[in-house]
Amino acid sequence: MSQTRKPSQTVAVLGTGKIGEALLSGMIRGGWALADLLVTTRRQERADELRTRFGVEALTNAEAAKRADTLILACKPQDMERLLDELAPHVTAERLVISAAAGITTSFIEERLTAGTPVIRVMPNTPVLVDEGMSVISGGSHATAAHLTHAEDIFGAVGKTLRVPETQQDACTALSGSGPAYFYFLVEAMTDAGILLGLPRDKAHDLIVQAAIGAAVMLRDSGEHPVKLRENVTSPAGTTINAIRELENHGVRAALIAALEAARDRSRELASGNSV
Ligand SMILES: NC(=O)C1=CN([C@@H]2O[C@H](COP(=O)(O)OP(=O)(O)OC[C@H]3O[C@@H](n4cnc5c(N)ncnc54)[C@H](OP(=O)(O)O)[C@@H]3O)[C@@H](O)[C@H]2O)C=CC1
Ligand SMILES: O=C(O)[C@@H]1CCC=N1
Repeated sequence: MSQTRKPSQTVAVLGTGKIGEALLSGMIRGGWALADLLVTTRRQERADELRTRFGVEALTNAEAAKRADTLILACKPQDMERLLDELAPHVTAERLVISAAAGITTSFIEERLTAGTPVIRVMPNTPVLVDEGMSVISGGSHATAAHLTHAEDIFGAVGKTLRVPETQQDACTALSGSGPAYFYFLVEAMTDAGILLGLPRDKAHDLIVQAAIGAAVMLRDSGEHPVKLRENVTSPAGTTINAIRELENHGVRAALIAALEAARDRSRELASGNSV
């Protein structure tokens, strides 16, 4: 997209790795002026890469904290404490701090920054790269309605947004933040099944990916319940019911429930500083 619009504020992405870069690229596609975007990195070569790829200014965390109105913290949860130590002397309560880190609570961040600093917790997912992300948003103690709207404006550039109470963030991380990985895992496994059934890998891949896209669009647009959509595919004494019986025999439904519960639990652990 080439249109530009003038946001009222400068936004810095601190810890620009996979999610930070995806968000940055989405904001640029969405028309944010490059002059209003800043990034920070831990390594010089990464800073050079981002400058070359996006033409964005890369600086230190302290400089970003002094210059940007909104700071998006996109480092790993395990690196958050160190990043906050670096930022604390420079972040005033006029800044808005948005964290995209799994597990890290708004209170964890508030306790380490100037009293009264507004903090928002967001859980995005990697489809922000193709403007089909979902970003789940919760405000901390000092975040106002205007701050939440500003966060929605930023993350809304790369997909949908949903506000939830922060108590639901660990569950949303399990469902939505990690969610794309489960679908990639299923595609990988189903492509292997295609190989077993004698199809070339590229054809098996294309068939499964198109089935996934078609199913996703129907789930989103048909207004039908997933059970109804599955029943429509499942003919009496047909092929699909044989596959469904095997899925149930192998406990796939129970495995998915247990898997998402494990992801939720890990998100909670990250909040308590259990980093390994
Ligand atoms: N990947 C995903 O699907 C999602 C991730 N998240 C969350 O986003 C965050 C980032 O994840 P992801 O992008 O995958 O991880 P990455 O490791 O790709 O990105 C994190 C980046 O932060 C940099 N970094 C660490 N400490 C500092 C510091 N003090 N100053 C500047 N830069 C620093 C790292 O540098 P270096 O390159 O040197 O390691 C790295 O480039 C995590 O908290 C994760 O929970 C949220 C939703 C989805
Ligand atoms: O696996 C993780 O911890 C991150 C958070 C959600 C998706 N990826």
